[in-house]
Amino acid sequence: MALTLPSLLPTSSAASSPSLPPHRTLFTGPSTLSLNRSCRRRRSGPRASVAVDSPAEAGGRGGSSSGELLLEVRGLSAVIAESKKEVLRSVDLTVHQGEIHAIMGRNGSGKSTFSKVLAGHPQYEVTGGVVTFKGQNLLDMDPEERSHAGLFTSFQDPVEIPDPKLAMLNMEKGFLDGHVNGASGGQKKRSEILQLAVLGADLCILDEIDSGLDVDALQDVAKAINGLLTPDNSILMITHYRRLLDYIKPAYVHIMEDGRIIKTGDASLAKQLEEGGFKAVSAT
Ligand SMILES: Nc1ncnc2c1ncn2[C@@H]1O[C@H](COP(=O)(O)OP(=O)(O)OP(=O)(O)O)[C@@H](O)[C@H]1O
Repeated sequence: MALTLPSLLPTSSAASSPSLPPHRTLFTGPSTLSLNRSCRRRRSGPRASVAVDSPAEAGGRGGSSSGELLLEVRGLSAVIAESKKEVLRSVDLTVHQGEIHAIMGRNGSGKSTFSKVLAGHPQYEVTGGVVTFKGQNLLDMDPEERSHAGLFTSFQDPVEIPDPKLAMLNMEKGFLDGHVNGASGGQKKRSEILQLAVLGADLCILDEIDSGLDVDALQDVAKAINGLLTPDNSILMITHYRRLLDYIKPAYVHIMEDGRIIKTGDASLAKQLEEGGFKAVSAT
């Protein structure tokens, strides 16, 4: 593996911080241990599909020879559990082993919500659709089971580890200060990639991994992620900026708008977006 783990960390001692179970999904809200199953599917029956199929040819990794089917999302719809506001409207997405996908879209278009629903976040309720991960019904798994099955999700605001967790491990309060808790946004992102490196995963969902990173940190993180890629694992990254895609090259770029994927193309779609704005890639 072409990854130098210590280079990802704020300090080398963070490498020995309490590690999470395999593929643990991190939430910024309630502890993963307390997550309930409200994000499981509430009722079945996919709605009409609106997404465009992946292109046959693409420039990035995984574009020409697809591996086994890893993730299949069909007609995924979801509401915010509390308000019942619809946030995902029949999302379709297919990811094979060895592929890199990027999701781009306006602020508030539903990108983070999509990643959270896949991870099983309790703030959302699935109201329709089917999600298969490695041949299993993902929507029937609780968040812990999803992470154990090989789904790693890194969120926009990396989690802080609460003090009670330190007590469980008989560690001094404050051990994590400056390493994880209280670290800068960029340092936390590096720590998250370290977790990814240590834990391994079949599908890594990276939500705005580039936000808050200076140019050197972005290169470090991108290099680390590229070093973790194998023909068997895949990445789904959410980003606003094409610069990330210069370092981690996707085979497929999807545009999300109003809770659905409205367009899929190769990396040239990101260029089109950068040059012409969202109107250049919008559905109409
Ligand atoms: N827990 C929640 N409570 C209330 N509104 C929510 C919640 N989660 C998502 N939303 C709303 O759903 C919509 C989609 O939000 P989401 O964070 O998924 O967008 P995004 O595409 O990731 O945006 P950004 O690019 O700004 O990160 C927004 O209107 C947001 O306000």
